[in-house]
Amino acid sequence: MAKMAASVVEHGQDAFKNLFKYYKRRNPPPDFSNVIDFSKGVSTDKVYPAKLNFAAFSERDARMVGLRPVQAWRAFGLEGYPGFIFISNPFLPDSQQYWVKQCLKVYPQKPNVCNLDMHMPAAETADIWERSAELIRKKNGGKSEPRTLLERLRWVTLGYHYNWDTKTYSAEHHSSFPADLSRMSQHVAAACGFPAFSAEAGILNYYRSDSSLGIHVDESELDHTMPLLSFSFGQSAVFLLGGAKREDPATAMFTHSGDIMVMSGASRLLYHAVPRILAPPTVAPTSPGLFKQSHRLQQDISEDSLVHNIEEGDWEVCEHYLRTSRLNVTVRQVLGPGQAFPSQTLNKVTLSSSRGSYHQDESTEDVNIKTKKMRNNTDCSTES
Ligand SMILES: O=C(O)CCC(=O)C(=O)O
Ligand SMILES: [Fe+2]
Repeated sequence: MAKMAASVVEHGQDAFKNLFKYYKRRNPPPDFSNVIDFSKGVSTDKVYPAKLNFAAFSERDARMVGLRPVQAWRAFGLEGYPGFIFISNPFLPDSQQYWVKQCLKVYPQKPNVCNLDMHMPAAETADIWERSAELIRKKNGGKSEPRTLLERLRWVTLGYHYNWDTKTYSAEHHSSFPADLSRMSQHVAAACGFPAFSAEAGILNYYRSDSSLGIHVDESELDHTMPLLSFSFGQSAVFLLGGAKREDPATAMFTHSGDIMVMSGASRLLYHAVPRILAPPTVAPTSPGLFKQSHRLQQDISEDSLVHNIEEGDWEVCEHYLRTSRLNVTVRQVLGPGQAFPSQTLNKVTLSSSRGSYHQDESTEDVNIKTKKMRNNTDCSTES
């Protein structure tokens, strides 16, 4: 294992699994020097500039969702992964804070679904933010302080709610997809050549400093011609991108706050994983620019802008939470144009194949048996 850093692309049946374990390891810590860092631009011969559609939407439309004009984005491709596009933080200064606040305060609200619903009465998960905000503000970092509901949040689903047991989506289990996130996703997809993309399902992952996400492929969507979009906020992480088979070797890259990954075309169904969050005390690149003194949006905000300044008190909670956490939002189109869900029986038989319950580790403290059972199916995500 010690040799891993010298040759990141290990071959052999357990290549991906070994790489996952290597970057997850705490003691001794891994060597991060071979992890691709797109914030440094074309830093290796595996990285090349990606072509975007500059005319996909106007500068004003971009600003309305907190994005820079497409011409200003730094987008990259990765040798050997056609259809994979990495956009290095295209957000306007400070506008990430709006999206962070949405992920922590707004999207966990009902009727959206979260991990806490699996083992708590609905009345208790109806107001996660309200029950947590004051307590988080008062925290002073002591280890014995009980964790708030917000700190126990692991995932939230939006739109067509992903069913972790059957690994399917269904027409019956659906709530309206947030308009702001839908608009932002459409813009990103259009810039990457998918103007018809429609945001229909979202999975939000809430990572603490010791969380990881096991090796998996996102194939439950019925339409794979549309891209999968992934937005990261907060602490940086190591992301592993593998091949079409679980055993294929993987490439390690950092994701920093504000980064967007687009998995499309031949890369839409590649295996991937998040072995490590780089929250303190790990000595590794941090996410610059997120924890500025001022959280006021620097650009003029027009009245119809979706992204607006957030209240000081709200940001205080978000900032506290993000000191040791990472948020990831994946946005998916589930159905192709004119496509409908097959009947339920057919749906189960044809789709429950290999996605697996890959989602993150949860400390035993807040796992009930049902959730734990689900997670026991995971590959690497339950290993420590
Ligand atoms: O957290 C990430 O970067 C990846 C999330 C992911 O792969 C998923 O939700 O399917
Ligand atoms: Fe995924």
